[in-house]
Amino acid sequence: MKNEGRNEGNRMKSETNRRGADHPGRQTGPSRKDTKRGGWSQEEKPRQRPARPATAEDVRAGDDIVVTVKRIGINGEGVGYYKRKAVFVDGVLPGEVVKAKVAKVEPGYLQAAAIKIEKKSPERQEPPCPVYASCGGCQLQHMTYEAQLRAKEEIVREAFQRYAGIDRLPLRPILGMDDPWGYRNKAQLQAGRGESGLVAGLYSLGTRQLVDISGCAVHDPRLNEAVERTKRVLEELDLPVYEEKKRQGIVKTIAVRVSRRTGKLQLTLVTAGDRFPDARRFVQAVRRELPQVGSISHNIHKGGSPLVFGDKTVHLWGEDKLEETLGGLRFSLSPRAFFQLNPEQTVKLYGAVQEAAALSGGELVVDAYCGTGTIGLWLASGAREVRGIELLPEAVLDARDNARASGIDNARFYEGRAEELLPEWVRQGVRPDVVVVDPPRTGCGRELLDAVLTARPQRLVYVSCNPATLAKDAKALLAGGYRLEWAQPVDMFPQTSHVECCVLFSKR
Ligand SMILES: C[S@@+](CC[C@H](N)C(=O)[O-])C[C@H]1O[C@@H](n2cnc3c(N)ncnc32)[C@H](O)[C@@H]1O
Repeated sequence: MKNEGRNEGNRMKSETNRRGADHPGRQTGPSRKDTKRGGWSQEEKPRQRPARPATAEDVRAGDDIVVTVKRIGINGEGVGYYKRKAVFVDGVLPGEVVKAKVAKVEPGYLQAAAIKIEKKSPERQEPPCPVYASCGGCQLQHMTYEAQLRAKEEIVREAFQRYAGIDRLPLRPILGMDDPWGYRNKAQLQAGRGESGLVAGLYSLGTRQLVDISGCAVHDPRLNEAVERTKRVLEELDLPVYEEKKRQGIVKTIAVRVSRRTGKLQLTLVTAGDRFPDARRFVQAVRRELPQVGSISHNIHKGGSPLVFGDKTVHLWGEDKLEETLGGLRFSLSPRAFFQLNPEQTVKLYGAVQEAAALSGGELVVDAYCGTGTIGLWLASGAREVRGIELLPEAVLDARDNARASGIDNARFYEGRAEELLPEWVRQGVRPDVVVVDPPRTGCGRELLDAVLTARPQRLVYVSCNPATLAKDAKALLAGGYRLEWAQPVDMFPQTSHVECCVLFSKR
């Protein structure tokens, strides 16, 4: 899961709110009666509707339909068909027969809320998390883990079929976790006021309702403890949370990252403006409450952008970076810099990248969207030269430090937009042998794909957290003379509908 800049209120950037029906019986759309509060007048009284619409075209919002769920969609919703029209229903599983109320009628699909599950899947389980239904961070806790893994393979297959026209994707079995809980090394929680005091949590999808997730089961437990203690400090100092409606207050987000190597914590308090009157007392109190804290920063996020961090970070106390290791390499991480959230699975993902790159020692490798240089450095010992491209200035500095710390001298990191810098290099005659791309959820820019097609590297290794944009980009690469050799899904985010993939394209 990517895009560290995303608003963690919608933790994995689910495109739509389809969580409304996690509880069968909860209705997402207004019924016909609701839309006409005063009742129907004689003239406008609607025709008596049949109990079940006879064709898909007859369906209206408020109708009840029965759907057999075929698969899990990209946002974790169940997908079935009513008279051949796709129906999306939240909180239901493949194989289930569901009575659902239609909430939305669109030309290509229906959205419906489950009322009753008439036939239950044996893969249904009680979601372990008490706030699963309202939080929005996870989408698949109601499925057994084995079923989640199968569903994710299916999501990838479906995306390639739909967006790239590939019916027989060479898909490898997904790499899952032995223990799919407590894996996240970073918590980014919005601060708000609840009835019982300060709340740190996520916005329930599609709403401005903050759900406290202090005991989140996918967080490393040390993060939950750190967030609780930070909340205590904020209460003690009476630091007001930022209220968007009134444009008042200070604290927007609590962000904590934990190093698996040292156990140290990197705490960043995101505030709405430059003003942070109690910064010194905050530092003192945090150090008292959280002996494991290694670094404390203050990030300033003005305006209403959905990104978690603003452009300016002020280092308040301790080390300015968090030290981490991955597969024997050392990494220093600035508060805003992207670092994979699930280190155990990252090692498997990078293993797949390494296999795909198939380096023999003489290659020039471009690592586009390189973050703190992790993939490029992972590959550097097998290559002649690595060139990384990254947008975020401090991540580029981190990448350079990381190369130094790991004794790697054949990797250079450049600040810029991959879709501008790679085409420029290609115009200058640079011809990489292997290009690795690991873009945000939006996928690669067209200019970058065109530059790849001009430079024609032997292999393109595409790492992606969004099968839809991956498949769309794959279509352009296939049309441009590349062959898709294999796709390796990796479950970086158990309990959510997100799936990471490493795909190897080779020059035809
Ligand atoms: C998904 S992360 C991948 C980072 C790295 N490969 C890793 O595994 O940790 C995507 C990275 O692309 C960067 N980024 C976003 N848009 C970019 C662009 N247009 N050009 C270059 N880098 C970009 C982000 O800052 C982020 O560090």
